Amino acid sequence: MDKPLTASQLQVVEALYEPGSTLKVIAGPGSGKTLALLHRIRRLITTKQVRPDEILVLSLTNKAVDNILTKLLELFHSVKCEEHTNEHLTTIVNQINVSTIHGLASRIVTENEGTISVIEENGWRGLMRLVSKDMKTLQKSNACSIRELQRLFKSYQEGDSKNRNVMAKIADLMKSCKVLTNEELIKRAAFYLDNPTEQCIKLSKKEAVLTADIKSKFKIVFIDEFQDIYPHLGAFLGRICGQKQLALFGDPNQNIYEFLGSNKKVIKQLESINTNLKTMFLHDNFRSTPEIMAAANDIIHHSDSYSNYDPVLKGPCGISPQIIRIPDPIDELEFIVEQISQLVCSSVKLSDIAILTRTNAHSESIAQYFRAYNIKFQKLTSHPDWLSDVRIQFLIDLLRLATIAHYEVNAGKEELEKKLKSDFSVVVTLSAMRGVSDQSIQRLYLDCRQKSMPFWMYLTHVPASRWPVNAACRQKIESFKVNLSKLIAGGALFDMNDHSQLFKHICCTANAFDSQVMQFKNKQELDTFKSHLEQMLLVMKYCACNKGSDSSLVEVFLESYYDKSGSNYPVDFKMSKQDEINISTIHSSKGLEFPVVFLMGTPHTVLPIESKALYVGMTRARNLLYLINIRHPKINSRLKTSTPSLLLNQSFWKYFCIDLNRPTNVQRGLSLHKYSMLKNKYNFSSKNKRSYSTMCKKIISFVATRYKVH
Ligand SMILES: Nc1ncnc2c1ncn2[C@@H]1O[C@H](COP(=O)(O)OP(=O)(O)OP(=O)(O)O)[C@@H](O)[C@H]1O
Repeated sequence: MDKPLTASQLQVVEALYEPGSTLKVIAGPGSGKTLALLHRIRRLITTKQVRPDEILVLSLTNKAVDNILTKLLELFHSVKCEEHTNEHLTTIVNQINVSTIHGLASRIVTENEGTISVIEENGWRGLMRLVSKDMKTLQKSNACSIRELQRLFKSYQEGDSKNRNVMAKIADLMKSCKVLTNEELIKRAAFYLDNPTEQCIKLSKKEAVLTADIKSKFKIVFIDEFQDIYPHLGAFLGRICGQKQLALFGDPNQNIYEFLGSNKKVIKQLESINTNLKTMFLHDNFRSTPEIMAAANDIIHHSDSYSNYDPVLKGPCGISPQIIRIPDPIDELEFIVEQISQLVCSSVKLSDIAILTRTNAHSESIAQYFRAYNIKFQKLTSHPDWLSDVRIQFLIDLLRLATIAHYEVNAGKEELEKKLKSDFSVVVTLSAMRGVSDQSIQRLYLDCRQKSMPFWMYLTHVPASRWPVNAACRQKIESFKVNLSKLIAGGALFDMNDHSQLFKHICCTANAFDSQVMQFKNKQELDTFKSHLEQMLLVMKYCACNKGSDSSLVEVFLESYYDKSGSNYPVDFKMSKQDEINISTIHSSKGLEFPVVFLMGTPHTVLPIESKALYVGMTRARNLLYLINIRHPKINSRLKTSTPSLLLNQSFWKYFCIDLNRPTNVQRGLSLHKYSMLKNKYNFSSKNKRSYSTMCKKIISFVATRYKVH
């Protein structure tokens, strides 16, 4: 963090703050764009050109936001300053608004409309159950996947007139339940920026502070990785950035979201917000070895003037990217663990390693393999993992339903009507119950619609004997209601201000529901759920510490969990990191770097990997890059023969340690000795190939227990 900046970085950092101007910084991977962005923020604050709370930094992924927040904190703390205590420096960083674009939109809509939610997997599943009969007729086949439903709904929103009736039914349902898709969220947020006070919240009686701040307080907006902005974000960003200084940081060669629509128009739109546009370039490369950069530059056709040269500032490491083809998927995984087991016997920590894939499904299959062998890993996702967990979504839906049930018992008529709009959580939680079939939910919901009643009111006011379902289902729903009433008994849920108490209460009660989502197939599933629960607890803790004394924790949590899900809470609130291998798609690894990267192609696809995705993946690596089963005209893969042991390459390990600022006491043959010792410890038998890979996994687990990540 205290590295001296180059002259071109300094130009970016020191450019004056001018309202109504745009600063566009274009630079290749590893050229220190992010570092320049962070230094610019610090300089603007320390020279008092703007206050921390006047700065808005936007990015597309939670991971990138986390990265910026963590590094900002490091940067502020790295410079000795007598004026400020450490605590004060943290407070300054926490005042800077760093957010994903969707997180910001969600906060704007929430403060203007009251609690909204963005539809997640569980929601689509619930919707699917409501419309499954109609979907079957549409599809003319029995099965329609949730993805297919999402796709059809998206095309309906874009004006496709096919399947109108069914899709309109879904849209109507979503509207009445205040649940939005991501695209709607962005549109709605743009609307409130245009009409700040009109709608402003008679409902929640709060002021739309953020909406107003965007118009009048924020002076400078940074957009990181601007090349990835996709079209539907254009209008929203246009409204945010007017009359401020706009700072765009990015690299057109790393645009890997072209499949979401051409973004050239959006970038032009952003550039035309201010008349005064200044473009700057950073040319140097601090990250990857010359060997890696030579291979990566070969992939991309550098036509732009800025990338005609990009001097690599590191010396050669002596090892070219390892290009390997292994047709069998199990052999492929075994090759990776074998390499990792050797690497960790040298100077590599598990957290130095990233395994990057083209698709989520491929990431998941590697994760499953690691899980089965107890190899520690974390999956990097653009959306936090815990929120995508259907069981967590079930708990959240249950809490939402509990608030409805609570208001039904305790609220006045007006408030009750407002709350009871949320049929959605009723449908979703009910449809997760065993013994409540799709048809029963459909019949019940139809009947309730005919009676023009909110669904929950229907279930509580219309006698069960009149429900159009069979006796067994009736009984299930009655016991569902009994369990729910335990959750809200005596107003306890709303009186809980302590996050661990609330957490325990919801987890224990959820257990009593006979729900099919809360079943676990194996221990791994249970462990994953536990780690997601920890994340949920952390967000609850944050809400508990920051809520006003007159608001209820459960409501504050429901209002803000989406926005606070991964990044938007103070940096020092995060859980300590473990030493774990990183598994990610190439898309989610954007902006990050790792000393060792395994870049995975898909062995059975004939289509080559897109050049830009390959370029982004390759340039995540600092020192060691494996290209496994990559199909691309510029990559000449060979069938895997035996790879020479890296463990003996003393000069490489010295280079590696110096690069990462680690002690360089790499003794000749020491890693190999350690590897042999561990092989003996785990009774390796050279005759049996599978025993070799089992041993590798044991070595990885053994080594992992000894490191703690700083
Ligand atoms: N002036 C400098 N001196 C030494 N190291 C630097 C300097 N500037 C940046 N670096 C280092 O180079 C690496 C890449 O920097 P950074 O992540 O900011 O690049 P980037 O341009 O944002 O890359 P990408 O486009 O891939 O996201 C980081 O490890 C950073 O600390």
